[in-house]
Amino acid sequence: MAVLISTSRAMGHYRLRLLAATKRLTGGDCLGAAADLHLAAMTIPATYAAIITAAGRGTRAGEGLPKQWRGLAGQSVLARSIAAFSGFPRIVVTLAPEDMARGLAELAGPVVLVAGGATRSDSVRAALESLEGSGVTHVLIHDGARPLVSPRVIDGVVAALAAGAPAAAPALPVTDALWRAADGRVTGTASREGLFRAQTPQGFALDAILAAHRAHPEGAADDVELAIRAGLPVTVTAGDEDNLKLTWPEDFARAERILGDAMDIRLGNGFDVHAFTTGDHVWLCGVKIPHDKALLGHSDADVGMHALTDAIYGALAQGDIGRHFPPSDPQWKGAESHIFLRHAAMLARQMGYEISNADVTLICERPKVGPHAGAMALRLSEIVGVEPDRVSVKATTSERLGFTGREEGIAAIATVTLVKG
Ligand SMILES: Nc1ccn([C@@H]2O[C@H](COP(=O)(O)OP(=O)(O)OP(=O)(O)O)[C@@H](O)[C@H]2O)c(=O)n1
Ligand SMILES: C[C@](O)(CO)[C@H](O)COP(=O)(O)O
Repeated sequence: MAVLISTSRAMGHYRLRLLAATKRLTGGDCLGAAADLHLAAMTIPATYAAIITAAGRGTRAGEGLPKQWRGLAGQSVLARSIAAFSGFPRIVVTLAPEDMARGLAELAGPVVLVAGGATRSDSVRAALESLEGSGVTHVLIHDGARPLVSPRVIDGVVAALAAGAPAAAPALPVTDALWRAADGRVTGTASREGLFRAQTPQGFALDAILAAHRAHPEGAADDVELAIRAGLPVTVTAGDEDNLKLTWPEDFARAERILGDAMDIRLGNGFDVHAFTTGDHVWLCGVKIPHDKALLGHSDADVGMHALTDAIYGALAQGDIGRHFPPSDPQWKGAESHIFLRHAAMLARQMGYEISNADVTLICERPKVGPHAGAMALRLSEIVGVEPDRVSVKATTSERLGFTGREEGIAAIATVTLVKG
């Protein structure tokens, strides 16, 4: 299925600013010497198209939105990847069927959306097939999860194709020593001679790469691998250390650093109170403590967890628990409060922040918190996904003064630090 957003676009002028060093790669071997391509300026031919793959689920990147939809210095990852190819006359984006509505709403510009498949190869094949018979002669296939691709890297691939290569792709030579290891121990070494780290965009003559995909429906990690299986010679062009693929949660922080974002530190505070009612236990910071009363609330009334949740929302300037989980909504009646805290922590990550530390103070005469404080800090650290030594839970009485002193309820205050960059 192809969803056409728009067909009108001005033909972009695309300047080659580099002297691209190229090498020819066949069947994994690097052959031939570097050849400088001296190209002063060039327009992307009207028969070239870019395919941006974005139908994956980003499972390795952690909880939250699939990585291509997350924000990176104020713009979504996918929007950045697409923008890098804005000089191309035609851009096809593969999306998971369930992401189509988001794609239509969020992706600006003249892009065609194509439903991807179960694997990257399936998605690419669907995009290639959508271009069959369209007059497109060459495609550059790029991971939507590589938003920092530079014009220099794209130029290198285009230049190699324009010079007649049927296939070309950027890569970086392996510079570190290579080891084998098992169970945390080095068991041997391997030669790095002739090894390269593959990047995208990978460029091809459309007919050749479509035939390679059809001949190898079993798929592969990337399109160069399929091209090689089909016997196509592949030219290696200059890769770039900054052209990282966002794969793991920490890759986002690295990408933000590369984008030059200054470090952003945010503090948030939260305060909550719950009244006592009849019962035989209370939930405090995720730990069930036997008591001669219970805390009254719409949810499980975990006052400490609520204060911490609000501290995170506060640091993000994203309101409070009530905004995200309205007490008027019956589905949150009796809800376990870790649902709220997890949501706040996930929102922080989606907005590019790490939780640096959190500090919760419970204010009550009874139950005695001290014996449980360690378990509480551990539970909170598990829920927000930080090391236990970054979370503190402590308690104080109010010297028998006020509502906490009269044992009418428990209050909690929390402070959190969020760091981006
Ligand atoms: N069925 C798929 C799987 C992946 N991709 C895209 O291919 C690129 C590279 O794949 P990868 O980093 O493996 O992405 P995911 O499959 O999303 O990640 P993970 O394996 O962690 O789930 C990503 O832009 C991804 O969206 C795709 O279009 N269709
Ligand atoms: C295509 C690719 O980005 C080349 O490096 C890579 O093979 C795809 O990602 P994965 O992490 O191997 O799934």
